[in-house]
Amino acid sequence: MKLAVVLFNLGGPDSPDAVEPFLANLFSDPAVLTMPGFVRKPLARFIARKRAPIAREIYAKIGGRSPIVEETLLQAEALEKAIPEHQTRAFIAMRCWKPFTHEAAAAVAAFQPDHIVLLPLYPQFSTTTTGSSLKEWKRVAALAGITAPTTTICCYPDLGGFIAALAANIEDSAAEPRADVSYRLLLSAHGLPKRVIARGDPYQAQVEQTAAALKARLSWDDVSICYQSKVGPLEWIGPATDAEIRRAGAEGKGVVIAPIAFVSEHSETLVELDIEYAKLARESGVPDYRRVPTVGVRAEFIAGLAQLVRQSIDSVKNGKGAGKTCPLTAARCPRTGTA
Ligand SMILES: C=CC1=C(C)c2cc3[nH]c(cc4nc(cc5[nH]c(cc1n2)c(C)c5CCC(=O)O)C(CCC(=O)O)=C4C)c(C)c3C=C
Ligand SMILES: [Fe+2]
Ligand SMILES: [Fe+2]
Repeated sequence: MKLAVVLFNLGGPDSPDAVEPFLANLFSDPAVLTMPGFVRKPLARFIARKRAPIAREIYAKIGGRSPIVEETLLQAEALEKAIPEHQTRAFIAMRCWKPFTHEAAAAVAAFQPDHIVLLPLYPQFSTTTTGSSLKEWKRVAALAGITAPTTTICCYPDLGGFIAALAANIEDSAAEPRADVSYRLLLSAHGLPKRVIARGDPYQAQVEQTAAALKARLSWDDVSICYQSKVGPLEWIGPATDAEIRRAGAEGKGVVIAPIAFVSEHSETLVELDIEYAKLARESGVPDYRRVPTVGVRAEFIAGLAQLVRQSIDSVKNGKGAGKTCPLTAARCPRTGTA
């Protein structure tokens, strides 16, 4: 059968000129700024204009643009190869920059698939990311006249292949430790405003599920979860990654830091973790700082995603639907048994 897998992510600016409109798209999303459109849209433009010079400086450190599309294209290609039993095509739908979700919908409509699987490249569900992308898909798929049977994967915080890929990357990064250093493993996830969690967003609980699955797999006693990438004046969930790096420095600990909510490289790994936090670690007295790569196209991760896609297709046949704790109550959940 002709299978379309739609991969969702945020996207990133493809040039310095794209930074401000990208940010305006991000902040005009009602899932990110929850207020009526007539206030949200001008406010989004204002925040974008204010943030743009800082963001342009961030992107200037990696050539003025985000590599997220190239990284996602590699994942799409790998996933197509991992599902050879169907005529599989993976499409990329970014929420805030090109290729936009409506462009993905047009391409999917032209492909005329027999089945569509919606697959967010966010392992943990948040209303601000997956929720927003799926809502946008629903809107643009209707406009594109898409009627093919569609199943949705909400999240996969403890998917075997994801955890195996992360654990292998952590073990690679921690190899050949310095004999005079005792190391702490920091599991760093993207943060969220506290009030988003208070509204019932399952993201933090799912980040904790990822961390628990990793801890169970690794033999590592000193492990902490922390949250990075705070923007704006609101109070965010913590502890903050920078505070955890300072604490490690004060305790003379080495740091192995693994991004656990991103599955590809972009500004928040290549700049925040590799440049800004590496500098902070040096200044804080951390004797050795090692950043674990994102799972990218690591074989275990791609195999895990392929398994999720197969389960999602099968859920139509065997009638297994959404569980009680699934954030997608209206959609079928592939995590039967656990979600
Ligand atoms: C209120 C603001 C933001 C929330 C909430 C938020 C949640 C969130 N974001 C990601 C993943 C990514 N974020 C990226 C960039 C980015 N995010 C925000 C703001 C919020 N994110 C900003 C302002 C930016 C732009 C960069 C900057 O100005 O610092 C990206 C893309 C990065 C890139 O391509 O270079 C990703 C991916 C998650 C997982 C998440 C909540 C769970
Ligand atoms: Fe973000
Ligand atoms: Fe679910």
